[in-house]
Amino acid sequence: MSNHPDFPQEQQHLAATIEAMKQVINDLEQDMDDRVHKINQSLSKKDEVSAYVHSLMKSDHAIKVSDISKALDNPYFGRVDFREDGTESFEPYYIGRTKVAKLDIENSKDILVFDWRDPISTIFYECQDGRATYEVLDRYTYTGEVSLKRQYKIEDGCLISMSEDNILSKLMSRQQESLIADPFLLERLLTGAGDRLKDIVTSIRSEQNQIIREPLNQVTIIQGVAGSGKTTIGLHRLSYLLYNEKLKPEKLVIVAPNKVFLDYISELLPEIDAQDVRQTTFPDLATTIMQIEPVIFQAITPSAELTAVSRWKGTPEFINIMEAFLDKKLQKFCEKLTSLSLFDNQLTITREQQLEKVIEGAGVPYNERLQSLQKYIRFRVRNFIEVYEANYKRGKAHADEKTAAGYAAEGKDFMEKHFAKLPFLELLTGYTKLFHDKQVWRKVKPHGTTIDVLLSHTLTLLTANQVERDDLAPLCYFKYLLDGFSHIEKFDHIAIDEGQDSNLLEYIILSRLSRNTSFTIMGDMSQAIHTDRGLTSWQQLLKAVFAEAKCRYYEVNFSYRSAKEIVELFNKVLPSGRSKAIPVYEIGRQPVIESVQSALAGLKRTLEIIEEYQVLGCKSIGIFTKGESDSQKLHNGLRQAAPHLTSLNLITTNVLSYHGGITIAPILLAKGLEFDGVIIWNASDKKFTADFHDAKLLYVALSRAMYYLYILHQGKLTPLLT
Ligand SMILES: Nc1ncnc2c1ncn2[C@@H]1O[C@H](COP(=O)(O)OP(=O)(O)OP(=O)(O)O)[C@@H](O)[C@H]1O
Repeated sequence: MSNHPDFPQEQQHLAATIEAMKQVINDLEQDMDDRVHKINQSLSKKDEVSAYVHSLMKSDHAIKVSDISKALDNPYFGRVDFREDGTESFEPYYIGRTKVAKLDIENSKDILVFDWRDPISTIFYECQDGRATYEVLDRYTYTGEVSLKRQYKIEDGCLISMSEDNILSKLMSRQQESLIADPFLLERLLTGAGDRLKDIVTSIRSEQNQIIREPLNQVTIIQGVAGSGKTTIGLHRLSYLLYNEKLKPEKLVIVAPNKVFLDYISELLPEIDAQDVRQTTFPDLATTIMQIEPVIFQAITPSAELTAVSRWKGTPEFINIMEAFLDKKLQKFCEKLTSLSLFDNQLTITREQQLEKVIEGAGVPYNERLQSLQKYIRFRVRNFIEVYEANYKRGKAHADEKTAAGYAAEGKDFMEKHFAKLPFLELLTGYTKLFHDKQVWRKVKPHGTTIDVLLSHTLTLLTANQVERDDLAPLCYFKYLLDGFSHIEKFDHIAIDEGQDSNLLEYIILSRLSRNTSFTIMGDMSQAIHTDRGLTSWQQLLKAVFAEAKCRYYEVNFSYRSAKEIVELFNKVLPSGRSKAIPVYEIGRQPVIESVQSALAGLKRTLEIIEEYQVLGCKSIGIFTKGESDSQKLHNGLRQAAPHLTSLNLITTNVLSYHGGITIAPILLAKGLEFDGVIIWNASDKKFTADFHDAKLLYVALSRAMYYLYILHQGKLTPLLT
């Protein structure tokens, strides 16, 4: 809107800000030079503390110089005019990606641009009906009036356009027919998927801002429909916490469903200063915890019984079995303990003394108890030998050189043999023994399978040196019971994406790794498509794992990803009672459902649609099949039929990175991703029955599309879409 009456004034302000920023950079560089001098001076006076402080300031300034230099092309994206209640006039606050402040700050005017994560920036995102509030340090609350909220498009230091947005918040809060009238957001939503997830700092909505700014030490759950920005919000929240809580990035971790997904979010993290946050999948984290890397067995099509086995392994009930097994083992060991007599009966270590070492302390890991007994015996034996040797050296009666050497040898020999008999347990051996011990399992009644199946299936795998994916969480817990988690540093904050797909035991492990029960959990119960793993409800998680914790639950229903026409279709697939997505923009083109006579005809049609999508300007295209083998076949077919298609990428369980372009994937692995155009390879009634699990799968597949969607079907169309 370059014809806005304030445009020239805003142009001037931008030019003045850029000049002022250059001055700030100069001042900072000058100060850095002075600091070098001061560091040398302090060192020459042996004042290391001052030298250290100057060097810290110098490094801090260097970061600021780099950040402000990067921001020169585009210093801010928004402005909000705010008058605190009880004060006279409105003050303009400019909001950008980086804070720009003069070297010496005397008042708020010395802050030229506020960082989007600063407390005051909340009024830019949340001014509802002209009123706004922000909090500083969770203690001071400022409330007042907002007279103006402006957004800018700035490129290469020039103001391109600006707009005022004040009706949107009201629209959103009423949750009514909500096609958004925010030109900046619309432009942002219509720019397409591209290769990776993008940052949204210029267009964070009010409801999203609240979630991002929730306090650190609590469990924040974000339940949201497909495309509602859960992942995006969760990652921006990490950036917010890093900035405001001054956390070390390596003390924050993102736990994501797979490596492709981690690659997909990788571009967003540096944009929001979160690139050094740890990123992992649960299996990788489990490897670190277990300190071993077992071979994971993957069943191609597991039977219902084996799926039930996997499911049971993720339940807290398994903890009772592991604890009972180790308690029993320790009890048996204690029962067998006898007094030890050594060195011609001159040293006796009584049964009671040994017992005390084994049983003292609550919650001490199993192996540590045996270690403490071992340490005690070693101490007593060595002590005896040392005293005997000292006596002999002082010429005391009965102590002679030969016996001293004999006792030393006897002590060494005794300890070697005795310690080898202590029942220490190594992780995998112990886990195998657990499955051999039928007695501890006798009361277990796993749903959908039997104990015999559970034990024999697991033991067959263990004998072949394999475990299944759902053994990882129990193995981690077993490690915790055997050796504790002292080898792992606790996290200050844990963010879990696709949280509905983690089981309770995985959450219990993660909670043991959290310093302060500080979690952000993003997920959608309607996208719980793993049959062998996952939660049945958030309440179940809160009750079983976080009953003692402070929790905050949010539900977000605006779908920012898909156009209205697509949202309306995927809303139909889920049974009533599930939250429906509310669209925020439309493009005027309906999804197409098309019958194809055969796989060959489907292949031909797919190629035509790819071409059509490319003409429409799609940068990313997703083609989804129900299972992995169909994806593989389709990939081969397309490669043979169209060797000219260079950017054709197949995602399978073993693929580690995301390449964009044209992606073929089984639905399970396409979760979390988005594409300008999507083709569903075969939505026939045979592939997708009316069953709830199939409905969720189809929901995930359809909701990957931003603008264009084709649904092909060979044979009759799935009842979910009729
Ligand atoms: N405030 C916003 N401004 C602009 N784009 C937004 C906003 N919020 C979300 N989006 C966009 O919406 C899309 C979906 O976001 P995201 O992938 O985070 O959703 P999700 O809820 O995790 O999706 P799903 O569960 O379906 O995988 C992304 O393209 C994201 O950039």
